[in-house]
Amino acid sequence: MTTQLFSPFTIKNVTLKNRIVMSPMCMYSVDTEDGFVKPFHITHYESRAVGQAGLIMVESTSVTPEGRISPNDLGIWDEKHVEGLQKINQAVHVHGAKTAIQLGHAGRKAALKEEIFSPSAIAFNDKYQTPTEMTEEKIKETIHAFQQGARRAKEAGFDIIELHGAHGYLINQFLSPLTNKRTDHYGGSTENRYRFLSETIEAVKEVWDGALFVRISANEYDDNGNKMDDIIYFASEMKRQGVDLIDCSSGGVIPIGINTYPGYQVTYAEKVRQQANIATGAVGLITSGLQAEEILQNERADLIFIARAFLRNPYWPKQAADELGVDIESPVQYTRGWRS
Ligand SMILES: Cc1cc2nc3c(=O)[nH]c(=O)nc-3n(C[C@H](O)[C@H](O)[C@H](O)COP(=O)(O)O)c2cc1C
Repeated sequence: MTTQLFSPFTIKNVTLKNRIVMSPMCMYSVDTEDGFVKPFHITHYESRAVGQAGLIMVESTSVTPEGRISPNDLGIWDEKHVEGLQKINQAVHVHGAKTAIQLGHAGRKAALKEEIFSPSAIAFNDKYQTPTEMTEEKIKETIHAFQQGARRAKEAGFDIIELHGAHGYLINQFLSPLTNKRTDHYGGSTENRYRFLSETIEAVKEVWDGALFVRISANEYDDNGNKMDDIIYFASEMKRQGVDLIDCSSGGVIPIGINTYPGYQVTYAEKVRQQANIATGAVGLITSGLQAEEILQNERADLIFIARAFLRNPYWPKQAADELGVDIESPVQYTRGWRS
């Protein structure tokens, strides 16, 4: 059987050896609150590259200190962060995987002691601080921080950049009518709510000509939140601006639990792919090779993002290959175990 899951995928100037992406996952492992890469990060990402993921995406990495989700997040707001991130790239590339980094800013979902910012001064819930409404100057400064983060990501050797526009973090706070109550040209209409992301993409493109992904929350699970029509508008605009792939997640905008089940977000990747005619990534309770193969063969998405299953098994691609009954290349050191 010729599998899609283990077929290469070229996006812009990058060819991935298969369709398996290690989904971004915060590891909260910076114990010194300075954003620096620790030995744990290198081991963690390199292990999944040994396990034959085609693309390793480094966790949400903050473009400003006040944009960290927690004090233990990785940072990319300083030139000094580049060296540690380079080490992750070197370690991962040795095993034939490509690398990506997710650039993030938590906005009102920053669990920090310092002042936090959002498009509107509405707290996420009573456990979070009330953010300060961003001035136009603060907005420009933050877009510049995303640009500088992208420039440093390039210096660190990443193959792909993903902007974190999902899960109710800053970019998503601008996109969503639930969190963006502004009356200036960054709020109100769908077009205006898209402006912050649009300007961020343009700023990033000035320093980055590689492949660019954006993760979005395609369902906000609230009648007053973004609808599929809004999502298709955002996706079509991103395509027009040269974004290469939309990574379709959901939720996190407001504090409600969501009903999850195998493949619970796949229909979003499918709709965005069909209606905005752009490559998509599917994520969310995809745990088996057969499930991943179904999604790809039925042209519902182009890449499969695996998160928690990779925390259980760094060799998840081997497990998926066994389920599909195919042989895949093994890490040279492990051939006797994988081929016997
Ligand atoms: C420990 C952990 C940390 C996560 N951190 C991030 C993150 O930094 N950025 C992000 O976009 N999603 C993050 N996620 C969400 C995952 O990338 C993924 O979308 C979600 O877990 C659903 O996929 P799964 O069912 O394969 O785990 C995180 C998930 C987990 C379990």
